[in-house]
Amino acid sequence: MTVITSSPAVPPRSRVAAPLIEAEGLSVSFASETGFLPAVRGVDLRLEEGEILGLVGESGSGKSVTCQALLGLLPASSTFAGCLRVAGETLVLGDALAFERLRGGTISMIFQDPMSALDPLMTARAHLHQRLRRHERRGDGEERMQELLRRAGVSDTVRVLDAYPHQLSGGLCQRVAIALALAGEPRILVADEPTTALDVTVQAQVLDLLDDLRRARDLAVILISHDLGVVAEICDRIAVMYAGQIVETGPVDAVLEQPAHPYTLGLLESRPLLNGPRRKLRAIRGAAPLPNALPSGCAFSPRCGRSAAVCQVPAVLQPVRSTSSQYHSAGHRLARCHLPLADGAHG
Ligand SMILES: Nc1ncnc2c1ncn2[C@@H]1O[C@H](COP(=O)(O)OP(=O)(O)OP(=O)(O)O)[C@@H](O)[C@H]1O
Repeated sequence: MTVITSSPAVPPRSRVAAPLIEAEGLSVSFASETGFLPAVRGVDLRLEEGEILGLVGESGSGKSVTCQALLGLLPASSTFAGCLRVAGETLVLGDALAFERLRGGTISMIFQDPMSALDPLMTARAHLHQRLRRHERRGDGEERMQELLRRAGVSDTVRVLDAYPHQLSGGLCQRVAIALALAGEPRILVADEPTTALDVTVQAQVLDLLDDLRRARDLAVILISHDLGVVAEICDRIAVMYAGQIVETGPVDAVLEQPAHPYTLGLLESRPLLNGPRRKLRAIRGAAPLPNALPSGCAFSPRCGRSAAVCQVPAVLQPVRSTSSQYHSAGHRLARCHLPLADGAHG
């Protein structure tokens, strides 16, 4: 587990271009024997060029399904709704051809387990050759393959090009997967738990690499992670998901240092720290509701120590007012809570 430290502030960019991703009211349900079960419920997301957005929340909160919707990778058993613009193009969520055009080129993805993303019977060279052929405009020469591997932080490119996945460490496999994801010169990278399967030192190298790529190439990244330390380290903004909804979002330092939603505070209190005073871990009581048993009011209220009568009514995302001078200008903060925590709630 990584310790939360305040990340060195990325200098504010002058953002004039439209966001690379604008999603409004994304909703996804899956067919079941008892009807359609909501997995993602009215998610709004915005991602700017060169920005890293951390998507966090407990297992089953809808992080992966949200990203599958952004990539047009939802399974046939799903129904969906919402508005989505990616790199200025308005997409109809069911338009498979439009997403096919965008994937790999404008938007690309890396996954938790690099081994499963690579074919055990193909060398890194064969993987890159195949991927580059798909993006014809770039050619598939040796130099281009080596350049992609170098960009992904591989130094002995010749050896790695000729290696099969089982001949590479987990970290190198993830770097090959990143080189593949970069082959189409994407503007957006969706990284679903990209470091969970790696040991801690390699984790840090892969995170540094993502950070370098966004700085050097203005790559925008959505980083799905269970690790708030990782998110604090490299993300600019955070979106906390619970039961298919975003419950809190804003600049990462402001949200993690002064959470407004009791769920965000609960996540912070349930994580161990490596430094700082010893303290008793406080797990959030109970479990997240299943999609077929969502509470009628605020989805978190059955687990929330602050729950009151007003919480029997669904809460909407609303601006968080901070009286702390440090966060006066911390950008747009929203929380979905009738009784948000006052300033000074520290994780
Ligand atoms: N193909 C599917 N068919 C039916 N239900 C699904 C499918 N994929 C996801 N779900 C359900 O959608 C909900 C959200 O799942 P999702 O994978 O997005 O959660 P998550 O936050 O990414 O969790 P984790 O951190 O464990 O990956 C869960 O209730 C899950 O069971």
